[in-house]
Amino acid sequence: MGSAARQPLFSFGVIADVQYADIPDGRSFLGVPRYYRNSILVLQKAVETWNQHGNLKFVINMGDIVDGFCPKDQSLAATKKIVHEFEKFKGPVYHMIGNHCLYNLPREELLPLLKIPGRDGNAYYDFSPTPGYRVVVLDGYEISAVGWPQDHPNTIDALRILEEKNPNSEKNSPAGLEGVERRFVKFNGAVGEKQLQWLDNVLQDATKSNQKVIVCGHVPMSPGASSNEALLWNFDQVMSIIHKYDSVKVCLSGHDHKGGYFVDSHGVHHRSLEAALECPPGTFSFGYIDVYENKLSLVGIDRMQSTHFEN
Ligand SMILES: Nc1ccn([C@@H]2O[C@H](COP(=O)(O)OP(=O)(O)OC[C@H](O)CO)[C@@H](O)[C@H]2O)c(=O)n1
Repeated sequence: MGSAARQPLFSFGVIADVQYADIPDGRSFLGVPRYYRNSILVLQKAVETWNQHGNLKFVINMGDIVDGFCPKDQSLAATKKIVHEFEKFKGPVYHMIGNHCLYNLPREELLPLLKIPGRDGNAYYDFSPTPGYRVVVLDGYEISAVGWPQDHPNTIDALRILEEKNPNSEKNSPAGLEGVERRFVKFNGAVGEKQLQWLDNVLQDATKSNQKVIVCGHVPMSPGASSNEALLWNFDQVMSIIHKYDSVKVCLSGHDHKGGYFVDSHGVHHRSLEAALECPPGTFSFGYIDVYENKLSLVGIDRMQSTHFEN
């Protein structure tokens, strides 16, 4: 193979779960250290590295830019501060909504702040960075007990699902649930019916146009690449749509901070990315993905594991 053939078709930057807050270091519910102030330094290093690379078509942030512990009177300023850091990247930046975004601000404020290009107020969207590729961004909190007004039909649906599937009075707790049933906790959510139909249409169109597809969402869609507690409630419905087509090559997510990788029975690669928030000072977690004709390659920096997705 000549050196020209080894050039990627395009490359793009990735980062997940910055979860910035101007508060002292803490720990997750399970005791994993979280470095709320340091995470902005991880993002700054990422933007500097992406700009130095000089040939990244875009950057995609997997959600949760500000942590739920951010004092509520600082939510707006903290979100703007992180968005501003992302905007130092010399190219387009695509965001998606995570549960921690929704703990801080309502959707009607988040969508314009994050410049989410969904139609009709939706937080799901797709774009084509190059003719042969389509990137799909899902909103895994469309059906969610956080982020909508209490009387919104999506809140009511989410509360009904939680009531049915999770017997705990604290709905963030998976205690007593077994296996993948542990995903029915309040910090996860689901893709709604209309969004499922939209996904099906996008994949049908991509297939007709001979495009390969990268699906992104904050919440992981494969138990092989994630803790059971961090899975999308209806990952099975989403995956049965994805598996109808041969076009989806990789599913990328955040949310499950330790990271994970799995190739499913249909050959779709699932990669949940290691969180920026959990980087001790002086360490980093971000990367970029080189997209080739027949493979994608995640070049991970420091705590983000490099991964080769061969098709
Ligand atoms: N076993 C658990 C885990 C969490 N909680 C409570 O749920 C809220 C959200 O948890 P948090 O860890 O902050 O959510 P992240 O989005 O950062 O991470 C996702 C998962 O940890 C993935 O595994 C918070 O109030 C926790 O205290 C809980 O009650 N029980």
